[in-house]
Amino acid sequence: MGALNAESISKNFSTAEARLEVLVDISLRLAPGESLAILGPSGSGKSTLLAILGTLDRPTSGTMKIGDVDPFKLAEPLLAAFRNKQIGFVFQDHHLLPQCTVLENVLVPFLGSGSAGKLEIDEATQLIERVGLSQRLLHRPAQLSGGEKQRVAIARALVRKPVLVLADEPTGNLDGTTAAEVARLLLDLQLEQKSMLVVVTHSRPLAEQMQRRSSLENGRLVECV
Ligand SMILES: Nc1ncnc2c1ncn2[C@@H]1O[C@H](COP(=O)(O)OP(=O)(O)OP(=O)(O)O)[C@@H](O)[C@H]1O
Repeated sequence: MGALNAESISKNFSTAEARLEVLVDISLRLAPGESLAILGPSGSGKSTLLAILGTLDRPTSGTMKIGDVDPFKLAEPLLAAFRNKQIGFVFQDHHLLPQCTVLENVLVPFLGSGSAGKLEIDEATQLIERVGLSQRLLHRPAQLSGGEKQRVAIARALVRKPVLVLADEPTGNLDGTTAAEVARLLLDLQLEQKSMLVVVTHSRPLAEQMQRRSSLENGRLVECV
């Protein structure tokens, strides 16, 4: 199981008018089993940082390793395969496929590496049971509540036991009680799988549930004490 090691990550966006320095010299280390909340005002670069950690965007400068792998040195097809296996994403909006059942949605990460066989279906089914939706295997997203949809999204993110789980406001659309339950589930599963979890959020209660908290301020990541 690998750690996350990001060194001196900077990200600039150049527009016609200006060069925007969104992330400045950010270094971040996470060990397997660790969880980190990233707080910060709107526009401070939280989603930009999450996109880089998720290998969906590249830093302007700096290096990153996930385990022994420098993902930015991989050619695009290998990078896509690496991301699909090793990184799980949970978004504020569940991003489930509306025409697919709960089981089919949770099987999606396996499809990039060929078809899902009995082993994969068994794993997905077990995880769906673990998130409390064993009676809902063949239901479609429209038949589920907001909290249930997020549970499916969490099962989909974790089904291949990724080393890194990235969540952008995963409870942002949920009421307080449901948000706390979904956050607990995400943390419990992350600990069981000993993956690393980075959660971007404006929610103090959610951030308090993580082991560590940092804040993005003027492009720099400041550890909260
Ligand atoms: N592709 C892009 N081109 C130019 N500027 C961008 C681009 N993507 C993001 N930005 C700018 O970078 C800054 C940080 O954006 P980002 O979405 O990372 O902030 P955030 O902290 O996630 O905000 P929020 O909490 O509102 O979601 C913003 O000023 C945004 O306008």
